[in-house]
Amino acid sequence: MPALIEIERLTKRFGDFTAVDDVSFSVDRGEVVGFLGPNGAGKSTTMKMLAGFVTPTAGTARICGKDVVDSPVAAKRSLGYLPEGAPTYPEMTVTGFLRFVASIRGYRGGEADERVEAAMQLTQLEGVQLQPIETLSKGFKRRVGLAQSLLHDPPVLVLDEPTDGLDPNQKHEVRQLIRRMAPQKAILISTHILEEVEAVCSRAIVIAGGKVLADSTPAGLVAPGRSLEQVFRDLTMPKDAA
Ligand SMILES: Nc1ncnc2c1ncn2[C@@H]1O[C@H](COP(=O)(O)OP(=O)(O)OP(=O)(O)O)[C@@H](O)[C@H]1O
Repeated sequence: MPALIEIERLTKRFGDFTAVDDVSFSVDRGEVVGFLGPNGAGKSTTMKMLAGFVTPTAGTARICGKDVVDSPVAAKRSLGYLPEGAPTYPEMTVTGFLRFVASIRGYRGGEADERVEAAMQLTQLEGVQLQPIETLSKGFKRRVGLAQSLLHDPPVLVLDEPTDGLDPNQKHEVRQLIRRMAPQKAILISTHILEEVEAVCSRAIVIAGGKVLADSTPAGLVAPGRSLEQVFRDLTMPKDAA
């Protein structure tokens, strides 16, 4: 059985600049993989290639065995993607936006209603469902983004900084939600919060300058007597700056 996410030698160049450099890894069902790296490391670009928003310069990415370039619709069917920032269509209400997403995903009538309700319940959006997205706080906008990624209950989730902008209680809720969903899904989350990796991830991949520097369990990354933060700094800081 192939892994639900398979990335092989994935590369993205913007002109002369290589943002993602020969990256390979896979994520199996039941795994929550933390994608860690300093600003500009190439995390979002890798995730955008997985989600079909950026075309790779070289290499391949497959979601549930479907190549994201050759079979984009089939790959997207199995994928929930939370992009960085706020959802588009800011003038739509929360319900209006999620109904729109449900219709794009092919749901109609009562089934669409059920999907929207379930997604709002999972992300605790019921209280703001009739509010235009542009009037929501940053944390609530983030939860609308999360709701659209979960709506079709996909086997693969790619979440770009899912807890960014959330208050501590909401961070806790979202981490619990990720942990609850983990056994059924392959989940890749990018984060700058190292405690989040220790709290929810079964594996961590450290990337800097577009290259994978480490791929291990959080415990495996932490050398005796050194915190994950120290290990992260050792791996990602230029040697003359350390
Ligand atoms: N469309 C683009 N054109 C040119 N350069 C780009 C483009 N998109 C991303 N980059 C560059 O690629 C590099 C990797 O960016 P990316 O957004 O993937 O990093 P990141 O690891 O997600 O960073 P952050 O933690 O700050 O979100 C950066 O130097 C960025 O400026």
